[in-house]
Amino acid sequence: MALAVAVQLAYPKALAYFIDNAGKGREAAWYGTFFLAALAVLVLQGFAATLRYYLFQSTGYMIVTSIRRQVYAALLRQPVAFFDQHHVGELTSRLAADAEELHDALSMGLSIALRCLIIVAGAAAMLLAISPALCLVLLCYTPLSMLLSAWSGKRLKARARAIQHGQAEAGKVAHEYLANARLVRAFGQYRRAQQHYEAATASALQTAIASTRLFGAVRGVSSFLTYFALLLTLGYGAHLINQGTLSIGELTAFIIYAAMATESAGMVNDFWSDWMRTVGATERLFEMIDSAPPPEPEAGGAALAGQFAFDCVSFRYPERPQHLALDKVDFRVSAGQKIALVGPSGAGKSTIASMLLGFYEPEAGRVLFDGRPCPAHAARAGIAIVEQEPALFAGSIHDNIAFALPGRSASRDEVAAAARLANAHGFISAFPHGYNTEVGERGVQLSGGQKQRLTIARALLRNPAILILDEATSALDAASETQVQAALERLMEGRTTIIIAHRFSTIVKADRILVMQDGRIVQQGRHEELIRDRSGLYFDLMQHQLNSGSGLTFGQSMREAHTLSECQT
Ligand SMILES: Nc1ncnc2c1ncn2[C@@H]1O[C@H](COP(=O)(O)OP(=O)(O)OP(=O)(O)O)[C@@H](O)[C@H]1O
Repeated sequence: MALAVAVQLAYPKALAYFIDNAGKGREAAWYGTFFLAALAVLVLQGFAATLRYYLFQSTGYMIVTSIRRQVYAALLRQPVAFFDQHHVGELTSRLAADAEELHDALSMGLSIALRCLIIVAGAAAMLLAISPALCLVLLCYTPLSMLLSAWSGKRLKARARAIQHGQAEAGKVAHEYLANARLVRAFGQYRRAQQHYEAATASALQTAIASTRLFGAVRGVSSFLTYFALLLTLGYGAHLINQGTLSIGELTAFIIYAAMATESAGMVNDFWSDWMRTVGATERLFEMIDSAPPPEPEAGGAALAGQFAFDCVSFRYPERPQHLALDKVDFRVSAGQKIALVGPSGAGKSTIASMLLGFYEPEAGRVLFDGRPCPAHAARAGIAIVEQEPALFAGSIHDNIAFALPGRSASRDEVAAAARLANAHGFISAFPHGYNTEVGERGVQLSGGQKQRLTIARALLRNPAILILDEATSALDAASETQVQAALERLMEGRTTIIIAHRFSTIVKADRILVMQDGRIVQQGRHEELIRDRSGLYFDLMQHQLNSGSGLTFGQSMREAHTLSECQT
């Protein structure tokens, strides 16, 4: 940069030298030498400019990639409650658009601004050397220009923040509808999705236009000031030539230096506005990095024996502080026990699972593992969860099952062994690419039963002491159901299991049933004990389940209705 700028600064001086000498009848050799010297300097400048561009751009890319990685890592470290408050679409938009904004400012913007600053300094020195008197004219211009940039910078920064926020909001909406593209198609909601996105982008667009208006006005005023200063210089310069204190070549050089200095100062000014905009736009990124908790230690720690307890645990979700999601929940589970959690919707069953996984901190009470408190990350190493809606990544079947093991990659044999136990090996082998078959985003290329068996295989590979099972409510066809049930039985063997149970058969087989209502455990015991209390919630729930047959296949309903009526009598 310094080299390119030095050459640029030498041009007007060389031009003045040429103008003042060319008129003096020089020989051809003088012109030849001048031309060759100028050519060499031009080549040097071209080389320097190429190098400058490469260094700034590539450094910009490296910095932005590094910031993106830091933001992503910070997002992954955020507590689960953070994701209750922030939409994934918003976060991905920040990761992409906000970071990109930074790249533009850091690469070309910073390069141009630094170059211009050096030019301003160099040109100022040359101007002073040529004519200090003429410099006085330019002196009036500088403070005005600085005032303008300070005034506009603050405003542009605030607007940039609003624009990025608007874009993140629009990102949310786009993510929502694109992630549910099938639902949008199925319900013919294309127009609504379109309108919603248009409305979400409208605020960012309006702020961007207002910001552009301000930016344009600032540029216009700044450009006027620059050229007005130049005009004054020209007039006063002509006066000095008439007095004989300045040559024509010197005035030419002075004007070029003045143009260089004022144009460069204008560009520094523009950069400052851009920089303020960028700072506004990217503030959230750095807040995210700064607010992230330190990384958790790699999974590991003492192996769990499988015993755990909720010791008078109370909890509220940060988003709903007025509502107690768990109210003095107190129970103990011995190693190897199967516990069924039942209760109406919103009773707090999933919240129990989240607390066990250490996703949230209790407001009061403790969650104990093997009789003592255990850091969440260490406890999680001994827990596996099979969710109601099978969660899969858009990768191969192998990768989805191997996801169970952090810190090491599972071998083909290990994955196949888990898949065999989960009744999944058969259908996987029938695919042309076997374990390398891509499952599509969230597993769209697989059936419901296949997805469930993959998540069971994943949990089996993890080999946890404690298993959390969120039983699927959607009924599969009888053949698929039998295979999934058999896989689950195998998975539960010898492990402490807590099941958010919806199926009658699961509930009656449990070693203990915890009946929940409004965040409290209102009844607990085995099925035969609980069903005797006709005024209890459990009896109600069972009756309701029997009448609606929810979560049961037809065959099961009939069998289980029979079992229940036997119990009732
Ligand atoms: N992330 C959250 N933020 C705020 N409130 C929540 C959150 N998750 C759940 N809740 C609230 O906490 C209460 C308990 O919810 P929870 O999901 O544990 O119920 P549940 O018994 O699992 O219900 P379901 O059987 O319908 O899944 C409900 O009132 C629910 O609205």
